[in-house]
Amino acid sequence: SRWGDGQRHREERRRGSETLEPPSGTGVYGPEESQQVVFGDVCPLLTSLIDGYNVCIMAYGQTGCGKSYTMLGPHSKEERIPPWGPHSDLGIMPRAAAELFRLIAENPSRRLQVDLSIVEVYNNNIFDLLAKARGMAASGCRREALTTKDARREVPLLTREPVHSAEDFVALAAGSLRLRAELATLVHARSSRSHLIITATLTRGPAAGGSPADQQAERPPLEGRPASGSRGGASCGRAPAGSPGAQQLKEQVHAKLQLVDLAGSECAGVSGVTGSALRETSFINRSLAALADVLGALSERRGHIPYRNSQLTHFLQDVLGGDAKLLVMLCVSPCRKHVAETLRCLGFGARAKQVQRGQASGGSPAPRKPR
Ligand SMILES: Nc1ncnc2c1ncn2[C@@H]1O[C@H](COP(=O)(O)OP(=O)(O)OP(=O)(O)O)[C@@H](O)[C@H]1O
Repeated sequence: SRWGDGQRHREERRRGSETLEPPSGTGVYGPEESQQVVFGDVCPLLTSLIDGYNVCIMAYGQTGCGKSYTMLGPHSKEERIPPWGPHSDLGIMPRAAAELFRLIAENPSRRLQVDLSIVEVYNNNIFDLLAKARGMAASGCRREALTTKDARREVPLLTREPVHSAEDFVALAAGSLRLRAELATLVHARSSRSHLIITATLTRGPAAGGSPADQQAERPPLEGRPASGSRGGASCGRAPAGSPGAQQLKEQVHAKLQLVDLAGSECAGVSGVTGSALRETSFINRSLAALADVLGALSERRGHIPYRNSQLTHFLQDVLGGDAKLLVMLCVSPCRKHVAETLRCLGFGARAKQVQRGQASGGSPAPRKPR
C-alpha cells in the first residue's frame, strides 16, 4: 500500500510489535517513502522480464490516492513525466524503462528489441494513444481486444513503436499521456478518467552471427509455447504505419511488460460528479468490478473466467490469467472518511493474492507459488 500510516507502522516495527506486520509477499510504504525505495521492490521483476516472463505492474485504488504518482511520478499538464535526476520523484514507469535498457545493454547476445504500445480504456472502449498522438485518421484510434480461434488474445491494428533507449520510451509515453482523459472532481483536481496501459513487447532481433550454441540456449518464444487452458498467448499485432501486412508476421515475442495506471475507484456522492462525468464514473467502477470478478474467478479456479465482461479485463487477459508475474500496488488514503474505499481496496488486494499461479511460462522451471 502506498498511502498508509507509514510513520506509525515504522514506530510499531521499531518497538518489535508484530501487529502491523503485513502478510508475506506484501510491502507497506508510507506517504513519505521515496520512489526509489518503492522501485527497489519492483526492480527484480525487470530481471524476470529479461528472463522471458510476462510481467504486469498495476496501481489500484481510490481516486486521488497516488496511483499516477506511483506509476509515473508527479506531473504537470506541460510535463507529464518529470526530468531525470538523481533525487527526482520519478515513478515506476521511467525507472523500469531505465532498468530495462540497462539489462538489455548488459547482455546484447539476446538481441532483444523493444516495441511500445500505449492505450487508454475509456468508457469501456480501447483507444490507441500512439495512433491518436500521430493523428492516424485512416485507421482511427479505437481498438478492440479479440480472442482468436486458437484462444489467443489479439488487438488488431494496435500501434507499436520501436524504442531504442529509456529516453525514447519515456518521451513516447509522455507524448501519449497528454491525450489521456482527465477531469476535476471534488476529491481530485486532476482525476484520470481512463485506465492507462503501457505495453513494452520484447522481441528477438535477427541473429547476427550468433553461434548455434547461443541459439540452443534460448527458450522457445512465447508464440511457440502452448496456451494454457483458455488463456491467451502474446498478441503480435504490429503498427499499421510503415509496415503494411506486418500483422501477419510471426515474430518471436520474448516477453511483455505491462504497466497499468488504473482509473480511481470512486463513490459518486463523494467526488460530486454529475452528467457525463457520472457516466464515466459508472464505467470506471464497472470495469474495476469486472477486474475483481476475474481475480475472484481465478482464485476459486472456476471453469469460466469472465475476461470478456469488459475491455479492460479482455485486454489484460494474458497477464491476469496467463502465466505471468503480476504486482499490484494498492494506493489507499490515510483519512478516516475514506475508510470504506480503503477497505474495498484492501479487499481487492486480498483477492489478487489468493490467485494461485501456474508455472510461469518464461525462465527456467520454477515451483508453483502464490502471487
Ligand atoms: N507519495 C506521495 N508523495 C507526494 N505526493 C503525492 C504522493 N502520492 C500522491 N501525491 C500527490 O497527490 C495528488 C494525487 O495523486 P495521483 O494523481 O497520483 O492520484 P491518482 O490515484 O492517480 O488519482 P486518480 O485516480 O483520480 O487519477 C497528486 O498531486 C500527487 O502528486
